[in-house]
Amino acid sequence: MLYPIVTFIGAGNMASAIFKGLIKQGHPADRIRVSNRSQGKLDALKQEFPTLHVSTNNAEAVADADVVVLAVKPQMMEDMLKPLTTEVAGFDQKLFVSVAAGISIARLQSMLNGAKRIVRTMPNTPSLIGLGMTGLFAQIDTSDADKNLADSLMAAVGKTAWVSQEAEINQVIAAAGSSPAYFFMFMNAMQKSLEGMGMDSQTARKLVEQAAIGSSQLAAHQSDKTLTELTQQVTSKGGTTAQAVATFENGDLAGLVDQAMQACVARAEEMEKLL
Ligand SMILES: NC(=O)C1=CN([C@@H]2O[C@H](COP(=O)(O)OP(=O)(O)OC[C@H]3O[C@@H](n4cnc5c(N)ncnc54)[C@H](O)[C@@H]3O)[C@@H](O)[C@H]2O)C=CC1
Ligand SMILES: O=C(O)[C@@H]1CCC=N1
Repeated sequence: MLYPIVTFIGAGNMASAIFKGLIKQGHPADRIRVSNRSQGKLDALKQEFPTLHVSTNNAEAVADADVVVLAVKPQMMEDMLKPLTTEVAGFDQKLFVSVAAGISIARLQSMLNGAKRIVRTMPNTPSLIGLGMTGLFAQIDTSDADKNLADSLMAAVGKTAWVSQEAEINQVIAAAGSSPAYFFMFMNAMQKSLEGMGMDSQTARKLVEQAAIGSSQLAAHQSDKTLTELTQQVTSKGGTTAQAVATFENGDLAGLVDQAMQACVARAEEMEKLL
């Protein structure tokens, strides 16, 4: 099988999670190009993956790409793309996969000088270990071949879900793109609480980490049960869990989570207007 040449513009947290995940899954490093503004990250990548093509010159990095993954911060996107639309022959014919929050396909199309082959995605950093979750959207006239290619890249590093309305990508951000941060915060709060009770941090981290892995795996294995049912399985009447659950309910954990998700979506919508 001949793997497509994939260029990542931006070697930050998200891009690294995807291309390192792809390499782990067997995508040859010499069919991946990574460009970044600063050299430091590229030197480290070259050490880790000697056959990876790295460059600080975006035009050079995209020249022979089949797929260009746009992975700079949303605020940088326009300035990053502008020179490429004139410097790179046939640039607007390539397949673009954007991972940026808050930039619509229409906006990308205008930044890309009318390019038509665009898939908008919202991945997350667990892609690094093959456990990513990516939402994807493409306009109705996008070919199945392009959709399949974008899907196969993201499916190599996790699960994929296509949404039928572009607005739903902002819900994917709240549910998957941003949500690893929520889970880490929850775990961190548990760890800190244990440390406050006197436990050493290594043991506290191990307990919290393994309980989180076990719980998420159990939910995935027993997807026929609702999350409420799984909660009830743990909660003995008059027991310990019931006290913790009541504390969360009294503090309106669900309301707070809803507020956070709504704030996330609202910010994505605001960015779409600003950028
Ligand atoms: N971090 C995350 O969990 C997720 C991030 N995203 C999206 O991924 C994109 C990147 O975010 P992060 O990886 O978190 O940011 P980051 O700041 O870690 O990475 C961005 C990289 O782009 C490089 N860069 C900036 N301007 C450039 C230019 N003109 N040419 C080449 N490289 C340039 C920077 O040097 C940096 O290494 C954003 O659009 C964000 O919305 C999407 C899903 C999840
Ligand atoms: O915080 C952000 O804007 C990006 C998008 C999803 C995760 N990180």
